[in-house]
Amino acid sequence: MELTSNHSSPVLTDPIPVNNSRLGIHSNLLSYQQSGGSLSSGKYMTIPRKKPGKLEDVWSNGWLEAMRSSSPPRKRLIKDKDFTIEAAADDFDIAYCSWMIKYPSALKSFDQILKNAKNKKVAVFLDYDGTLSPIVDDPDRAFMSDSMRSAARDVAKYFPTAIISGRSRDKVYELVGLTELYYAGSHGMDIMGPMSHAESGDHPNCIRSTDQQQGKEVNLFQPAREFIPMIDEVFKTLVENTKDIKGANVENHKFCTSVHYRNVEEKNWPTIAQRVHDILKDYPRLRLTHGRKVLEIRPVIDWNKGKAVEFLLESLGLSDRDDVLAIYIGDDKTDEDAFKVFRERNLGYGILVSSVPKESNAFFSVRDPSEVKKFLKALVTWKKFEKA
Ligand SMILES: O=P(O)(O)OC[C@H]1O[C@H](O[C@H]2O[C@H](CO)[C@@H](O)[C@H](O)[C@H]2O)[C@H](O)[C@@H](O)[C@@H]1O
Repeated sequence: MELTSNHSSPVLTDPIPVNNSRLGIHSNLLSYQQSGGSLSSGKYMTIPRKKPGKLEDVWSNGWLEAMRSSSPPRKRLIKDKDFTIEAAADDFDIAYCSWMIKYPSALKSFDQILKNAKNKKVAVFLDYDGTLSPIVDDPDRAFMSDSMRSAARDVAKYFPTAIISGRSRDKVYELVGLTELYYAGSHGMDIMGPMSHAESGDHPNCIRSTDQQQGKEVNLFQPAREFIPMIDEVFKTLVENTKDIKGANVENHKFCTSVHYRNVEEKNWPTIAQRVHDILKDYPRLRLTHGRKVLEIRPVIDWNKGKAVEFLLESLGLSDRDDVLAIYIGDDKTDEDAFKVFRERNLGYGILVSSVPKESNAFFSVRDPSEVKKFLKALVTWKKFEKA
């Protein structure tokens, strides 16, 4: 990719641009700032090897509880002092059905969605893992099926469509392989969007760039560029400090890094949590979020998937319009940031992918990626029919 930057320092250091205040970015990026941290601390490339903290740290800060509740099992367990049994499928189904009163099936509510989409421009935002591809043990093998790819391609033919993933943008593009879509990687901290519409393109954190694969001019928005060396350093430290924990897997997403514990024996979860906790103590400008059996370390900037959706809508010229209905489909805690923005700004519909009941800011639900595919196909069929 060829980069032609019109701004030398894309994040944190520039004055607040008056004409970009609508997006609520740039100045707001600082709002998570904590004291004591400095990007120019000169500590890059050292691997802190400190005395480990006490395990009580990760108990008291709630990390372990969050780790245990992430990606809950399909079946509920009933515990007694003498035995543990799986709840009957019927019980589970009753719980799921009553949960669906609050989060109705997007497939069953399709007519209602269409009614509100009539005469509106529809934009589609999709998460990757757990939404377009099923959750699997090895993150490198989370492939989407050909039929899902073709459904996503068809959707992108009729509606502006973007994938917003926690993975690096390059990685998610490699997995999806469709040039028809826009991509936001690293939980929205690395957006490749369209050049076209005004304000977002002039933003100081935007770099005009030529996408070699698609051969077109694009806008590259990377609000956490200055954190790249820090993330790389933390990634290396995490790899080093978790290499003796069987099953631990660390991924570098350029603007954030992930520590997977899906394949780590549960008795070692406190150890992995404590190691991550100890490293983070040295980086007050990084914070931790929880995903599905994954600890995610990211900059403290005020940027997330919700802000990424707002940015993309603005770039597409679809912001603050009554004739636009956006749809966001995702399965994870990080997708809740987008669902929340959808609710607060009345942007359209958030659809949660979940086969177990869980609290969400989404409006609707689907059970799994196969239902996501049905929903995408239904959207395309509706549009084709409407056009005919
Ligand atoms: O925002 P997403 O596209 O949903 O990415 C979130 C994380 O997804 C990946 O991890 C998850 O999926 C893996 C493959 O199914 C699974 O093994 C893991 O347990 C899940 O957490 C990805 O590897 C992470 O880096 C992303 O942050």
